[in-house]
Amino acid sequence: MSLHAQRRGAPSQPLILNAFSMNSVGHINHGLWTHPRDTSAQYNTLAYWQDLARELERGLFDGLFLADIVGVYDTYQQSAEVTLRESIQLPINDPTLVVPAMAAVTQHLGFGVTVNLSYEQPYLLARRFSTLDHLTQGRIGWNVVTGYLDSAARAMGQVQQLAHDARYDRADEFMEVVYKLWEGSWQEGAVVRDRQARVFARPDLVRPVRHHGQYFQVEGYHLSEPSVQRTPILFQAGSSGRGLRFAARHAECVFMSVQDKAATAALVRELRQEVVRAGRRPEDVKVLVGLTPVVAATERQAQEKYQEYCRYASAEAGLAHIAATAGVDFAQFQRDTPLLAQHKSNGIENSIKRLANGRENYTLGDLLDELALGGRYETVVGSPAQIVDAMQSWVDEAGVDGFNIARTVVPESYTDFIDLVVPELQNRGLHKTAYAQGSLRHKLFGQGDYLQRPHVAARCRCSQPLSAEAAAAA
Ligand SMILES: Cc1cc2nc3c(=O)[nH]c(=O)nc-3n(C[C@H](O)[C@H](O)[C@H](O)COP(=O)(O)O)c2cc1C
Repeated sequence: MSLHAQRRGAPSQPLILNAFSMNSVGHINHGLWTHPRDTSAQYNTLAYWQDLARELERGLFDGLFLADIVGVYDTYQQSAEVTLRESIQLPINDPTLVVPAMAAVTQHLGFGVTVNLSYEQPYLLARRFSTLDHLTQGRIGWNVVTGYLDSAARAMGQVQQLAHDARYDRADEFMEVVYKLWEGSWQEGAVVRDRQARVFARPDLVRPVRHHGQYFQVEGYHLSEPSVQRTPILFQAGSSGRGLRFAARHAECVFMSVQDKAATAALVRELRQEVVRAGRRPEDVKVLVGLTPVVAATERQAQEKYQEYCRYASAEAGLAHIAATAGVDFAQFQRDTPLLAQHKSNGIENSIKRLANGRENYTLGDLLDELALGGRYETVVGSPAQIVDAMQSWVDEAGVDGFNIARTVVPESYTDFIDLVVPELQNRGLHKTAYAQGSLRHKLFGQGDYLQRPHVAARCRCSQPLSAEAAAAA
């Protein structure tokens, strides 16, 4: 029986629940920063992030998933004008830097932070994540992305990005290097902190990494001592064929963005097949989808709230965002222009196909109508029971393991979710009633703090001490 079929017939088990946000004013549902109760313009203060983290922990969220973007959305009207006016993920601050502030006021909440590795060096990024894992005591995750904006490449001194699949080839090698650093440089027991013997770390248990590959040359010790999880829990969000192969090799949680449950189910099946091909078990990877709930005590009140939110939303900003992800300037089209005939770009493969979702005559007008709330993650409007019914149907029909809950009006959309939806989820056995102990990885998978074999990272862990000669030579 497939895992999906097993899940369908299985008794309820807790879902993975992340809040989905970004270190910026606008994220997915654009325009809502103009709502009088929205506080997202305070994204550049510690209080904003600390209040959010406390609130999410009150709702027993597994984590806060922070998206990020390097580069700007300048495809629409071939300029950044709408992006700047509407604050479409610009300005944007570094997502890793707000994590320690949130960790300081919480005990259990995890943090999935997006870092685009195309403009990073593995040696330094490995240290940054180790530092975050230390400071959060094992609550850090990395959403590994390769980027899709030429504006980022130009800002980093390149003419354009690497081609789509080459970005993933470089990313594969990047991961190999960071695994060697996190898992292979400092052996278990290397840090003894023995004041009497004047030994902080045993030289025979620490070794430099030597990597000579196509994209990276690295010789050196990992700068950080081993942290709780060593390798942060790995998220990934690419969905092309090459992206799925990358996810199957590395990811522990995959974030998908497909509107339709049947299409998601097919993608989940494809991913799990790739996971098996990569020598792992299908259940080694959890799948998350984005969802935008608008909830109130009754369906009628929820509809009123939705209508009120829509008055502040910006469909044009949503379109400018999608234009950059798809690599197509939608401003050149009329409402009745069919979108499927547009050229394949070097951005996110298949994105227009995903928008069309099987509709041959899908037009720009259709897309604009779907952007009523400024964004395109499935919007569910209703009472707590209706929201949970919708979530349950994603689990049953698409075989997903959890959700990234997108924000609308901040923080009230999270507060509403926690006050109204969380109790309903708990009543149905779909949400925990207390946090488990341990690292983020242990909380999500229940198999300890470290990545386990057959994951490729676990194979980089070393167990043999260096010989005296090798230690001296190192
Ligand atoms: C649901 C979802 C979320 C994503 N979030 C980010 C993000 O925060 N930052 C980013 O640079 N790319 C993000 N991406 C882009 C992917 O990581 C990837 O670079 C892009 O989808 C191109 O790869 P693909 O053709 O394999 O899909 C996201 C993609 C999806 C589907």
